[in-house]
Amino acid sequence: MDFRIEDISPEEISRRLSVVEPLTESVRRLIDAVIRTEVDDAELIAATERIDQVVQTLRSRQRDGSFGTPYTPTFIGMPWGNAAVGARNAIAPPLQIRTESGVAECEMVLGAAYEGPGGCVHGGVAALMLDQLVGEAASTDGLPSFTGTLTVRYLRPTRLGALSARAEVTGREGRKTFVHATLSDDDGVTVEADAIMIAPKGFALPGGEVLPHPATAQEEN
Ligand SMILES: CCCCC/C=C\C/C=C\C/C=C\C/C=C\CCCC(=O)SCCNC(=O)CCNC(=O)[C@H](O)C(C)(C)COP(=O)(O)OP(=O)(O)OC[C@H]1O[C@@H](n2cnc3c(N)ncnc32)[C@H](O)[C@@H]1OP(=O)(O)O
Repeated sequence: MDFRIEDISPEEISRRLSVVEPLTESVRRLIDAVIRTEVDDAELIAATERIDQVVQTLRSRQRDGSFGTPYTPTFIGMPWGNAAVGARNAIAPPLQIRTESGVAECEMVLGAAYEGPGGCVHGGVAALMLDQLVGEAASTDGLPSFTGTLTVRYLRPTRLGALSARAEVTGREGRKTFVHATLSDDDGVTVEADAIMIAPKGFALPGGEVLPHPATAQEEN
């Protein structure tokens, strides 16, 4: 996994975001426009050429592989390629997640790019958003956790449009954190999920116990 450290200030993070977020929003508008446009074939072909030119420009200087999640030395994460919240990732639903101890919440407006059954949210997109939320809720108290098991129940179809989601820690047992999450529309919950999140070996538990680091865990086990 890519845990590179990048020594930049919060001001520099804000400056970089102020440049890339409008670009990502522009690409989101492009995705939506491509799905819903009714222009004729000649215009579609011309648009393809123009978009390919932009791609060529962006590719003139490009990193190898994915963006990864760089951290500042004070552990501010920059998961800007992340599929659910990445500031540079136009396929990410535009999630702005708020967290407090054991809780993660957000509101979102999902358009045509997130469709599964006609007019409704794709089940995989619902699971993606809830996976991110349970990860963030479980990690709020300084113990970053991976999703071990995510059980999703689709209670009724989720219409595209304005939605909200919430995840809350319901218990902790050693390295395991249990989280319950919901996705809701104006009429109530449409999808609910339960997750077992696992803190990788090598991180401190909220109580202060330090777990062996992944690099040495095998020798110690
Ligand atoms: C610069 C520092 C940066 C630090 C960052 C570190 C980590 C980053 C993590 C999170 C970042 C923070 C926020 C993230 C926000 C959103 C993320 C979205 C969530 C995701 O998108 S994340 C991707 C999908 N996720 C995976 O890619 C996991 C792949 N997998 C593994 O990496 C291992 O499989 C792992 C670690 C899960 C377990 O490995 P392990 O070796 O630690 O487990 P071990 O055998 O020791 O078991 C210990 C106890 O967990 C139980 N247990 C084990 N596995 C279980 C499972 N699957 N389900 C339920 N319970 C399970 C056992 O039954 C035992 O329980 P008991 O103690 O009671 O016996």
